[in-house]
Amino acid sequence: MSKSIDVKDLNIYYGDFLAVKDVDVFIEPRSVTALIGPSGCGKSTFLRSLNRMHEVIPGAYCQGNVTIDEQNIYGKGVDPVQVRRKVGMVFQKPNPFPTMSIYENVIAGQRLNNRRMKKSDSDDLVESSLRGANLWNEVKDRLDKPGSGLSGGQQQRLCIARTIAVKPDVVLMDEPCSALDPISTLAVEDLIGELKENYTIVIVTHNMQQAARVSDKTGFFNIEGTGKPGQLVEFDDTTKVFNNPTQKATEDYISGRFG
Ligand SMILES: Nc1ncnc2c1ncn2[C@@H]1O[C@H](COP(=O)(O)OP(=O)(O)OP(=O)(O)O)[C@@H](O)[C@H]1O
Repeated sequence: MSKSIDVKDLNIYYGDFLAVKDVDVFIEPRSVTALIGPSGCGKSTFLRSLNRMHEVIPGAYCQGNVTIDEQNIYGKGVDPVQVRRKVGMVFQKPNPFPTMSIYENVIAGQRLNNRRMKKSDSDDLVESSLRGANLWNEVKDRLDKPGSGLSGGQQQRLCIARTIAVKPDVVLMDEPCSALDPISTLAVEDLIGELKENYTIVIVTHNMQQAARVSDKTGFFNIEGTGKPGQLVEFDDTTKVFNNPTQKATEDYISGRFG
């Protein structure tokens, strides 16, 4: 559980188009890192490169190294499916499997991995994952009901429970609260704070207050102009990035002067 992520000389392409250039960053275990920056600067692209989801798009590929748990996930012979098991992802829109019950949603990852489990073990896993996602008390009496019957915020926490049920080292989140109301957003933000005790978390957010509230480190991505690659121009403690950034572009973005 909870591993560092060491990114070296990472270039990320969509076919001929270099979308993100020369990223070098070290992300510590048991930390929350927020990625911020203007639209189109490559935050989501970079996030997806951390679990090899990027290359699912035809023609998309990466050059460089991403080392998680002493393994370069882009090394020869590395199985992307294994990587995605260790590096889970939560998306913008909650996406529980609509026809599955809450219970089945939580263990869907285990089923996909062909893990056979005793009923008592899967009961334990469902409970611990839902507790880990701060959802157990709200759903424990209706585990056999469809996941799609929950509120948006509950659905997102169900997706987080499903992600942590496979016991990943890293959890990636791409704007996990943008489809949620303020109360649900707070519930997910609280949860992020708790999850970092066990996981390394990287979150893309457009919400500056959210980045300031939940993260230990902040990375600011920027882009020089249309068609140019995005770059990680500043990465530091969140308090430093928000109060005393090194780059003028970071300050301008954070103070709302562009983006
Ligand atoms: N599937 C794709 N095929 C080709 N180019 C893409 C694809 N997805 C994204 N891009 C391009 O890659 C660049 C980075 O996009 P990305 O979505 O990573 O930015 P972002 O910072 O996450 O933006 P936003 O904040 O708007 O979500 C953009 O120029 C975008 O047009």
